[in-house]
Amino acid sequence: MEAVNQQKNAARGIDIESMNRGPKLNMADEKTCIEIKNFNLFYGDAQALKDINLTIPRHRVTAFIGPSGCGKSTFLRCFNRMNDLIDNVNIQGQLLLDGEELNSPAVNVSDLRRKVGMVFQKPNPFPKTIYENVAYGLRLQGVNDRQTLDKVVEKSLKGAALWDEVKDRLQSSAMGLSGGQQQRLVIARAIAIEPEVLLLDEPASALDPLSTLKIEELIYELKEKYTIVIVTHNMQQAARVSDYTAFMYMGELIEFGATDELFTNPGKKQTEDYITGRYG
Ligand SMILES: Nc1ncnc2c1ncn2[C@@H]1O[C@H](COP(=O)(O)OP(=O)(O)OP(=O)(O)O)[C@@H](O)[C@H]1O
Repeated sequence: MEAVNQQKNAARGIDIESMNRGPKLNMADEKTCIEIKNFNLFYGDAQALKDINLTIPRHRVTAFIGPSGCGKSTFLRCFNRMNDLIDNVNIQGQLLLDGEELNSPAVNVSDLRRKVGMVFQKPNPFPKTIYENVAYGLRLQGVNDRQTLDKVVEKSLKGAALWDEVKDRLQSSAMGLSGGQQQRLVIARAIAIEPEVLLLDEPASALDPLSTLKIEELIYELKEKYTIVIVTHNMQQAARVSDYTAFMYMGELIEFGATDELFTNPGKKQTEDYITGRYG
């Protein structure tokens, strides 16, 4: 079965060898960042997430994959309560961040979104300078000391692998950057306020192959400091960047496991059918 899947994956351009990036991962050895228990979400009468139980490990990259409409983005948006902005959403169950229910009325949503940053498919820099884009979150917190801001801007741009490309034009408009640079700028803006978790919703799908590669390399580096959850349509990307993968189908979590294992030896037929391209 494993050999057959490897052949099928090779045919789809998923290079299993390149996924063997270190010792085998095991959830039993991981520290928990987010715990999801018996979680359901409804848009009006339509149920978009069905009884999901999942643990997102700390300082790892977890990918959500599955066919269009299966609930990946809906699920991701739960982790910083972006669904609060949508009318008619009802939820049941538990979502614990560091052991605390993140939907509790006691939680300040702005604080939560500082802790759990989000990057979207389409780069969305503000129409400001490169410098002010990165300084934005700190300024919101009332930090205006130039030296502090300079330090954070440099550190964040370095962290987002953009510093060398923009260090001589920090006062230029962010709108003049390429799409790939804008996306790394948005990541720099997100990490400037030192979140704990970074949510990435198809962060590279609007980018060219070279920019995509840079974002993928960046994701791999960022997990040293952050817990990363990424939604992607691109299975090669999930295979390349993630440590763990959750396969979703029609609102259900079908299978979750170490990425290498899930791609080489899926436990469920639905997962196998999806990763070998039989649907989706
Ligand atoms: N704001 C909304 N109001 C009502 N239904 C919605 C809303 N957003 C998403 N849905 C529905 O919820 C289900 C899950 O959608 P979601 O966008 O989370 O899926 P997805 O897996 O991220 O899809 P894609 O890969 O196409 O982005 C779909 O049936 C979708 O139509």
